[in-house]
Amino acid sequence: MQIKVCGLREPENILEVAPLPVDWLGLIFYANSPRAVKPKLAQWLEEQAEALSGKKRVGVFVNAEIEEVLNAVHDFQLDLVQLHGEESPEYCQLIRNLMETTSMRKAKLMKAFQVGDVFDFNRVYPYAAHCAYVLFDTKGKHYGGNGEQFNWELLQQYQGVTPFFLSGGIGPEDAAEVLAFRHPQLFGIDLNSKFETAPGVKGPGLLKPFLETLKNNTL
Ligand SMILES: O=C(O)c1ccccc1NCC(=O)[C@H](O)[C@H](O)COP(=O)(O)O
Repeated sequence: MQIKVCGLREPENILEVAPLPVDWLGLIFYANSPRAVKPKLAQWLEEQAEALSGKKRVGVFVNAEIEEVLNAVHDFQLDLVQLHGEESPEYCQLIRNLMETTSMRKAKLMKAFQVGDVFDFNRVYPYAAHCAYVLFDTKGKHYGGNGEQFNWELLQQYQGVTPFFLSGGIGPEDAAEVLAFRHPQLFGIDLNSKFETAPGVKGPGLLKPFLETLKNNTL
């Protein structure tokens, strides 16, 4: 199972999280988030290439201008662009075409969906042609980072072919619940605010036992 830790912001904290069995490091490019990265982090990341090797980088955007996304992909050497607002399939298609037809750095796309008490999974399928992954998060007051779970059983209605990350309020006490969850397209989980000791700062002491339990119980 793939593990994404989202909302990393502080250099020292990134160096604490990177040695853990985490596959994806999430950086937030949304100014209204308490987890938003600062532009100067790009230079620091470049200097840490060795320490961070093997870790894929995800950039999280909310209804951003396409130019902003493309610049961040280049500057922060992103592998995946997570679109967490109301971005349309056409928006995704445009970004993908730009990446494929020019010499700019190529990143895959992931569309995030906010799931409430009910959810129409037909909304997801038009993105399949452009997005490598989808992410199911909880509908809440904020675009993301609400720290609340939705009813994961709703995902049994998802019949798409695009693999997904399970997200939204997963916390240190939820390893057993994650392990019990089954879906043919489950690709990974996304961890964020419940593993924080301060906004944008993840606690290695919270992550380690959780990741250990997952590792020891995953086939
Ligand atoms: O985390 C944020 O502050 C955030 C703000 C705006 C858009 C997206 C954001 N986070 C994106 C993520 O992928 C989070 O991990 C996801 O929303 C789950 O967060 P949480 O409920 O805190 O586990």
